[in-house]
Amino acid sequence: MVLSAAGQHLLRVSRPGAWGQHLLRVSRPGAWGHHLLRVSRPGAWGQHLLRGIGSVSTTAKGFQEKEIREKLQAFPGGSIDLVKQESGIAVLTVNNPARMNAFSGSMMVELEERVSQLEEWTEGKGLIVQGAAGTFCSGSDLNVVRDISNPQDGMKMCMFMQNVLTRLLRLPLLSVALVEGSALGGGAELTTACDFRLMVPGGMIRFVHKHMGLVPGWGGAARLVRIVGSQNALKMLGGALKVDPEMGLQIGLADGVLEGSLDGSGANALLEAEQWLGCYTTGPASVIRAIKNVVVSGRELPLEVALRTERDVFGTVWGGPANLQALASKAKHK
Ligand SMILES: CCC(=O)SCCNC(=O)CCNC(=O)[C@H](O)C(C)(C)COP(=O)(O)OP(=O)(O)OC[C@H]1O[C@@H](n2cnc3c(N)ncnc32)[C@H](O)[C@@H]1OP(=O)(O)O
Repeated sequence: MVLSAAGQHLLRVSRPGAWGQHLLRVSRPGAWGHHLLRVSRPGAWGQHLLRGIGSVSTTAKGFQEKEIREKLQAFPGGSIDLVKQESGIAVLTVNNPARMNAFSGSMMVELEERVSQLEEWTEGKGLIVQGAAGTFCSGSDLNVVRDISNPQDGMKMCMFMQNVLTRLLRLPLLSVALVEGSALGGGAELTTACDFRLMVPGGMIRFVHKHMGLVPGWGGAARLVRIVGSQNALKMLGGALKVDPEMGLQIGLADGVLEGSLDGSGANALLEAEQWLGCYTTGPASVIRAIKNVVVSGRELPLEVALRTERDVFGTVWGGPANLQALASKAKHK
């Protein structure tokens, strides 16, 4: 795969240790300008991003990814279930209730497979990520964590999950994390890999990493800063704060609070989340997916590249069936 200059730049900074060097490099006067100039083929990176990134790390692909997968498969348990619905909204369920939906190694691999399936789902418009049996996800399975506590294995798992969650967030689907019960550690990180978070009363998002002698490694800190700002992120990580629905709304982590289960089955919360999401996914898939794509490029790419990508995406809907139908119906927007 040939990457544009911007793509190569992003991949380069994703190598452990390279970011520090990058910071030093861009801190020289004019270096950032050079970077912008190096982004000489903006369309290529934008297209690459919109096609769905295979990997955010140079070394998480190829035989090394195979090695990581094999390692993770050695820790079985639970499942990641995917239901694609006629409505264009899919439901992804983290399913390991005996361990409060903690991620076993095989579940990490399954998550990658489900994300691949969603990348191929061209009719899709929305995605709800939930936990089974009334709770969201308690992060990594601590039994796995203990068994791979050496730095090499930890780094491999971290790269694998960073890659998967980055691809999850970049899907051309409007995604919602439905937080019922607790989202702890990696579970909290998973909520930030969705576009929106809906919380049920009694629900909690908590980055407990500090209490585990860790920091987030699945990309959760980088995404959290973009969602709530660095001040709030510092408080959440530094204090391992319990973010309940009220605080979630206050700091912009939660996008809504649902009524929740009537019978403890989680069915009502899911219905409510589908209704909430339906407000944003009503319409043709081509348009909804284009909306997500322009927002992803605006969020992730340098302005010049994002503008070029926006033009490319615009070209996919201009004069398209939905556009022509709207023109023919002389739609008024009162
Ligand atoms: C990426 C970095 C990470 O994610 S590090 C992992 C961060 N997560 C944690 O440390 C969660 C630790 N667990 C807890 O704090 C509690 O179990 C929570 C989730 C609050 C639930 O408490 P409570 O309702 O009292 O249930 P419980 O403790 O009896 O748990 C039920 C069974 O589930 C298990 N469980 C829970 N979390 C995990 C986990 N992350 N990994 C493995 N097992 C987990 C508990 O051990 C318990 O199992 P058992 O019934 O004792 O066999």
